[in-house]
Amino acid sequence: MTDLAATADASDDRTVRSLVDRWFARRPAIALAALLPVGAVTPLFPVEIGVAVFALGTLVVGMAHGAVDHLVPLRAAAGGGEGPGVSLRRSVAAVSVVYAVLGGAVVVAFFLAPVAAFVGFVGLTWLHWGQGDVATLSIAGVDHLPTPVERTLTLVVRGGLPMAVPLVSHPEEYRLVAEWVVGLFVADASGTTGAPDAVGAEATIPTADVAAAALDPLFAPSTRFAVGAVMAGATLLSLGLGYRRVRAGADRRGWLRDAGETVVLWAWFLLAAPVFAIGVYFAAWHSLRHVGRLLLVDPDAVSDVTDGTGGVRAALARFARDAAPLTLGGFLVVGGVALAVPSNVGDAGDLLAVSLVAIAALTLPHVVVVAWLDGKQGVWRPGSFG
Ligand SMILES: CC1=C(/C=C/C(C)=C/C=C/C(C)=C/C=O)C(C)(C)CCC1
Ligand SMILES: [Fe+2]
Repeated sequence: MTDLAATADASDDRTVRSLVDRWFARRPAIALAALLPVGAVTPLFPVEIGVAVFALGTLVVGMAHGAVDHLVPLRAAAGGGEGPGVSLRRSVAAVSVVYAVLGGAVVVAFFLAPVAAFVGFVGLTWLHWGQGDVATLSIAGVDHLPTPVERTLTLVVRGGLPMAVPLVSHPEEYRLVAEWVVGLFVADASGTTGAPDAVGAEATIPTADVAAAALDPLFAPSTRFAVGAVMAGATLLSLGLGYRRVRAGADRRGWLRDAGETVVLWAWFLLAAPVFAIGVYFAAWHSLRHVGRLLLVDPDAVSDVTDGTGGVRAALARFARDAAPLTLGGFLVVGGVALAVPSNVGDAGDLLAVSLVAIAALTLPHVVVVAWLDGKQGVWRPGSFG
């Protein structure tokens, strides 16, 4: 390739990245900021509203964002220009094995030790959602995070916002969800659900009681205070270090964007009711960003996006077609979990709990695929992004 062609290629690449960044990350972040007043009143609503929003978000984009994982090795290997290509068959086979083994292990873990599995799932989500935002900042080409240590700190902050801040701001609802999930796996002798309908209700069921008590340390004021302090400290450190980079010549706009997003997410998770807040975030933040990232490794989608009017819509339609079969597969996993758990699945809380366990089973293998993509794209390679 001539130098001129290479330069033109690089500038095309930057244009398409910036378009995708605008539609899948920056505009949704502005929309979330605009939604803050709505978020602020959600603690006044019944939790079922949050469950409905979570279910809708999962139905519309949440499940789909991982449903093209089987094509990721194929596309990333082809687009990366490094190493040998990967055939469709190998791509699908490798990802299916990873999903079957790791997803199965997660379900078994919930049966054997529901409290530990729940805590592990929150930790995994922390890692995964933080990993997702670091990848988005890399697509945006920010250059105030040149080292893996700074990126790790960003991961801790960004993943902790949805997972840790609600524990500090709205512990009752957080605990309710934890008990719903754990309660799925502790049926009482009559076979009805052992899950408490509200914190402390149905205290006559000993097994559910024991399970609920195991969650106590997580909600102790000292734990919540420590979690809040770690999150505040990590945020200040991360943004402070970034600012130092700006003083040393890094792009100020990239840092301002990072800081702005962090502030919006802090406000969102401090104010909004946890289930509602996480439902909106999962769909409109994490999933959309990941879909945008995947469009960039699909050459057909890239030419859709650069085609101008309706380009992003066409790329999304293409994504929806690719994702449709395994989105349905994901919902079958939800159904499978509902049938497998020992308790009856009767109300909105049980529906959320079953969905979360199914999502947990799908998330562990999804994280492996995304980590592979991160490696392939050099998201953690030292040096400036972009
Ligand atoms: C809803 C909810 C919770 C957990 C949500 C989780 C853990 C969701 C994970 C989703 C994933 C991993 C999606 C894939 O990318 C908490 C924090 C327990 C309590 C508050 C309400
Ligand atoms: Fe994801």
